[in-house]
Amino acid sequence: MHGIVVRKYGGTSVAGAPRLARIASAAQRRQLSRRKAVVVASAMSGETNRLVNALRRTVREPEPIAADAVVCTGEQVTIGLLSAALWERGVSNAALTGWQVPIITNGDHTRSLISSVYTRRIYTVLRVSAATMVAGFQGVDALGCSSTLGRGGSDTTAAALSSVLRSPCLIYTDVDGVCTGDPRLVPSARVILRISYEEMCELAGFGSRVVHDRSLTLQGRSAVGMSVLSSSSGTCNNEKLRTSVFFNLGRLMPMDRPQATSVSYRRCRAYIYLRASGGGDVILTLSALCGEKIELLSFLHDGARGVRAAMTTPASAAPGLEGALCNLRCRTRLRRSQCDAASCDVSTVGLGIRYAQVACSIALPMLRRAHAIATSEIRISLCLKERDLRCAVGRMHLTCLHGDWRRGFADSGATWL
Ligand SMILES: Nc1ncnc2c1ncn2[C@@H]1O[C@H](COP(=O)(O)OP(=O)(O)O)[C@@H](O)[C@H]1O
Ligand SMILES: N[C@@H](CC(=O)OP(=O)(O)O)C(=O)O
Repeated sequence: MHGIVVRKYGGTSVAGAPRLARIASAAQRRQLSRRKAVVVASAMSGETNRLVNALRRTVREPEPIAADAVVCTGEQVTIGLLSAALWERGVSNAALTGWQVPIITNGDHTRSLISSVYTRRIYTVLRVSAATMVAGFQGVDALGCSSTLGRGGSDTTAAALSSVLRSPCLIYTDVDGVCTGDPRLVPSARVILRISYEEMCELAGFGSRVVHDRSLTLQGRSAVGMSVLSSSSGTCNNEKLRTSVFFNLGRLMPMDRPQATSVSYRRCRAYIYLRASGGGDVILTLSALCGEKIELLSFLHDGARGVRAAMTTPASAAPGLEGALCNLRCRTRLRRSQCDAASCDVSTVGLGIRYAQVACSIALPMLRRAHAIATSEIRISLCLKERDLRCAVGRMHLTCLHGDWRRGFADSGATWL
């Protein structure tokens, strides 16, 4: 069989008949290249939310297994329509849902993990036709029930298929590629042509929606190439402008030159600070009490003075957290606590930017407004009040635009204190 390529179309790219027709026409043109396609499609933009709302109007607390039976239908409609549009243009294909492939999950409904993917049916279809449509965001559990992979899960389907078929993965979306910042918030954002896998993971984990973070974990296992490109320019056969994710870009970088690549942000975060004279079990207790994923920003054990910890969590967990803090105050020696539910975080990602000098230069103009600053090997994050988000993204983006953190800092002017 000729080479296979996995093409994933997101919700905005398949929203409405004209967009589906554009994708089908592009598939018709590509038939000449004789490369077979596995097309993964999401539900049309807004459709999954509509299904979730319909469910909530019907029952107060839907059983996850039943919820999945409802929310997985959006993708089925898209692949059916896309399949019809391709047939109309003479492109032979078959449309498969998650259970038909099958994509086997661990059955943790509404947020399932993929355990295995059977490829035989995909190969059978591709032997006799040009494309296989696969419904994104879904698989099947051991009982044969549909189970979904969590919001944004179509990227995960595409990455899993790319990984098992050992074929490149193209993520088509509504922007020209991964940019130096979210184009919706930063009009001057530019497309990054080459990004390292590690930077992409960090961006996805810290708010950039353009590629879902779980899909990157899967892609990392097989190290098969991934690109992000626009579904509208792509369908005009102009696929030159795109972001390619490289697995060894670090080796191509000049030694010892920190490089700011992109800025990402997460809204609706809660910032928590606490001081206690007890031990580190305060955080574990807190985490267990509120049942939400807590990200630890810093944890200091200050000898006899006890512990000081700063954390963030989704704002939806804030009410539960405040209750948990009250509870802790009674049970442990909690001296001080603060919970700001109107917070956000803004991160600059780039190879080599963790060192203190660079970190300070990027974060300094915003220091006084920040709750906390946290760094990883390739990221500097500021936790701020939600109202400061736009300004912080703009400031940090200047650094990314120039690539070089020194120049970005000089241009930003440290006047925001
Ligand atoms: N660094 C970034 N580069 C490009 N897009 C970004 C970035 N950060 C956030 N985004 C946002 O991600 C959106 C694409 O993600 P999403 O809406 O989930 O797409 P899809 O519907 O194709 O899955 C873009 O419209 C853009 O607003
Ligand atoms: N339809 C699902 C899955 C998905 O991945 O959508 P998108 O590709 O548009 O982010 C959702 O809304 O979560």
